[in-house]
Amino acid sequence: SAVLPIATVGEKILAQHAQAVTVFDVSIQSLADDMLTTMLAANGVGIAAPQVFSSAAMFIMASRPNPRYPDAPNMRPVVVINPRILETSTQMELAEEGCLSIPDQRVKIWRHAQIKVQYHDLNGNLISDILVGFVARIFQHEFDHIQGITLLERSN
Ligand SMILES: O=C(O)C[C@@H](Cc1ccccc1)C(=O)SCC(=O)c1ccccc1
Ligand SMILES: [Zn+2]
Repeated sequence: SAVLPIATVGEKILAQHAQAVTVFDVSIQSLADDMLTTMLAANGVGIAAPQVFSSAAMFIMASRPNPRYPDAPNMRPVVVINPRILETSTQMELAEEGCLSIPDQRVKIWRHAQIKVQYHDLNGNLISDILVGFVARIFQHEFDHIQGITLLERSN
């Protein structure tokens, strides 16, 4: 597994819509492995394929407690492929987010408190889940990356 270069703001790939994954083969598995290695090296709690210059609709979420979110759950990294947000709560929460592609910036962002999501895992199985709190926040942040949206387009 390799630490890949991370695209920073201004790179056009960050503003592009990622492409759906249709073949769940070894190349997708090795990309996921490199994304995980890269995320861990950058001390992130998530990373999306466009951030490592790949236009695949895929990201990793890996919540862990941290100074900003001390009650965040400690979770094993989850590989999310072809993500969909099926339902969103009306209730919103405001919190600070960082972005590996926008170094040294913290932006307060409104996010849905709860979301119903659907995605494929690395084996191509369809997963449905309801996410709340910090994990829901990470999913929405990474989902934005798949749509070509960063914190800079969301900050208010
Ligand atoms: O740029 C990314 O997608 C990774 C990003 C994920 C994220 C952080 C905070 C809220 C939502 C999504 C990061 O991991 S930023 C850097 C970081 O290590 C961090 C930032 C805030 C809290 C915990 C970690
Ligand atoms: Zn980001």
